Amino acid sequence: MPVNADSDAFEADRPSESDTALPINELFYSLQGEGKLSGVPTVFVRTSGCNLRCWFCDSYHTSWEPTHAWMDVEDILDEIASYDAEHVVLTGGEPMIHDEAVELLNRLGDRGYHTTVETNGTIYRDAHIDLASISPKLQSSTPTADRDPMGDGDWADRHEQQRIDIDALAALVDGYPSQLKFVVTDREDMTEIETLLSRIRGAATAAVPAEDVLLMPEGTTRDELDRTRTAVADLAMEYGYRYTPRLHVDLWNDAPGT
Ligand SMILES: C[S@@+](CC[C@H](N)C(=O)[O-])C[C@H]1O[C@@H](n2cnc3c(N)ncnc32)[C@H](O)[C@@H]1O
Ligand SMILES: Nc1nc2[nH]cc(C(=O)O)c2c(=O)[nH]1
Ligand code: SF4
Ligand SMILES: [Mg+2]
Repeated sequence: MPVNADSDAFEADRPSESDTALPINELFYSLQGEGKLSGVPTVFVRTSGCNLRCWFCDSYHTSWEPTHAWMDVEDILDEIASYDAEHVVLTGGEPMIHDEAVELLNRLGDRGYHTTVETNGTIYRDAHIDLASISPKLQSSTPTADRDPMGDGDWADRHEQQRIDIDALAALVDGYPSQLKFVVTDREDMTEIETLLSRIRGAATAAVPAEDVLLMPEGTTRDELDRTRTAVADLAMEYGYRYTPRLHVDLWNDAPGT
C-alpha cells in the first residue's frame, strides 16, 4: 500500500460489492497531447485522487477538489473497447495511489493495448506498463500560500516532503521504458532538473539518455502557453533535451474530455 493518507478518504465511498473498482473522474478518446507519443489516438482513463497538490494542476477535480464515479475494472475495459484505439493512457490525479490500477493495466496488456501511465513518480508498482511517463514535481510546483488555489498554503509542507522519491523514480526508470517530462515554469527550474537527473542516474541501473528527457511548458490554456512555450523551447535547445508541446491545449484549449 503506498504511503498516502488520501487513500482513506477514497475508501469511505467505495461500493461495498466490489473490490476491483477505481474512482474515475473522466474517460475519453483524444490524441495524446504530451510526450514522445504526441498525436497518437488514445483512450484516456483519469482516476481521481492525488498524493500531491501542484498549484498549477490542470486536473483540479482529481487533486484539490476530487470528484469521481466508482467504476469496476470490467466496466472500464468495456468502455475502452467501445473506442477504436490501440493506445490507452492511465492518468489522474495520481493513478499509482490505487491498488486496482495494477489489475486494470495487466488486463489491458492481456488484451494487447499499448499502455502509458502518467505518473508523478512517487510510487512504483509492478504492472503491465509500456511507457512510464514520469513527471517529477519541482520546487516550483509547491503550493505556497501566494499560489495555493485554496489560498492558505496548508498543503505546502506535505507536497514538499512527498514530491521526490529517488528510489521510486529509479525503480520506474529501471522497470519500464520511460520518459521524464518536466513542467517548466522558469529558467530557474533547470538547476533542479539537472540535479535531479544526476540523482536518478546515480540510483538507477538503466541509462537515462537526454532523448528521454522532455521539457513541457507550464500552462493550462492557449493564452498561458503563448507566454511560456518559446522560452521553454529555447531551454530545450540550450540543454539538449526534447521539447514537448501540449497539443491538446493548442487544439482544444482547456475543454474537458480532451
Ligand atoms: C494532471 S497530471 C496526472 C498524472 C500525474 N499526477 C502527474 O502529475 O504526472 C498529467 C500531466 O499534466 C502535467 N500538468 C499538470 N498541470 C500542468 C500545467 N499547468 N502545465 C503543464 N503541465 C501540467 C503533469 O505534470 C503531468 O505530466
Ligand atoms: N489529450 C491529452 N493528452 C494528455 N496527455 C497526458 C494527459 C494527462 O492529463 O495526463 C493528457 C490529457 O489530459 N489530454
Ligand atoms: S501530481 Fe499530477 S495530478 Fe497531482 S496535483 Fe500535481 S499535476 Fe495534479
Ligand atoms: Mg491533462
